[in-house]
Amino acid sequence: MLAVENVTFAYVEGSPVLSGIDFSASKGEVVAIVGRNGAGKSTLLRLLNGLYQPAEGRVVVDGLSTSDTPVHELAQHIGTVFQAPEQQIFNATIRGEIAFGPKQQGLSGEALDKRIAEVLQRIGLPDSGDEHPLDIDASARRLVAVGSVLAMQPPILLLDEPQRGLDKAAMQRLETIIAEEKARGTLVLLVCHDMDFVARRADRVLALARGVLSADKLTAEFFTDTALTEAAGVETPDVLSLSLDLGLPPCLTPTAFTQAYMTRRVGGT
Ligand SMILES: Nc1ncnc2c1ncn2[C@@H]1O[C@H](COP(=O)(O)OP(=O)(O)OP(=O)(O)O)[C@@H](O)[C@H]1O
Repeated sequence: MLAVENVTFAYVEGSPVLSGIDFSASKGEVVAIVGRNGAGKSTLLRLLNGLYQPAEGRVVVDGLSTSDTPVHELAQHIGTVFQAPEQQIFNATIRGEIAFGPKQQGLSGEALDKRIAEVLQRIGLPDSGDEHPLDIDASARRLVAVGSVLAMQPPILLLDEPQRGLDKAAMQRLETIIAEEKARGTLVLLVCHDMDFVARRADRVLALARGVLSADKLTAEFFTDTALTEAAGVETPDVLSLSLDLGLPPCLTPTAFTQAYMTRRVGGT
């Protein structure tokens, strides 16, 4: 569904920001892209959605090479929620914001109304369609921006720091949305600095360090290998540290931790 083949990219000729990036990803995967500030994560997202073109190598999205497919056509296959996506909002109502993409796709009438209602429900604003996006709180506004991309039902979803600054309720909504997208077969790629979020939600981790892919691992394998987390400059998720400190099997989610802890208590150890 997504193939990145030996991609190199430079903003300034001779100083590559990314080199030899090579990976593929499939339907229904949730892939986190992690690494230090300036590692090239956002640049990689822009290579995936065709805003940037590789200097070398190739990116193939849903069967289409980004080098010979216009960005607006790629957008039907790969939806992007950029950092601070509330700045992308430009409609006077939440409904208008959500409707914009599907209308461009030719949806109208009842089908459009149904699509809007479904998205409003998923972002937790079922009765707020007529409100101005600036009249709701910042977390809800962020979810409106996510909803405006979801409304186009792209088979690949790119999320750049989607969790940043969300309150607890909005964070839970976002996590539910990611789980629902995974269940419906969407490939979700997310850039994220919150390792607890990555541990809870990602199936797989791609780490960038000094412009190269320093790891491409299942989430549990990545976080239990300190050489990999140190190379990427990321923290070990709290729940994993706690489980290891207590001598439990490595746990990536609070639910897994509770189960492991209770199993040990019942076992009397
Ligand atoms: N438009 C640009 N022109 C020149 N250099 C840039 C540009 N955008 C980013 N860079 C540089 O490219 C490198 C990678 O930046 P990028 O934003 O992709 O990193 P990142 O991993 O997303 O960082 P962060 O976690 O801070 O968002 C950095 O050294 C950055 O300064």
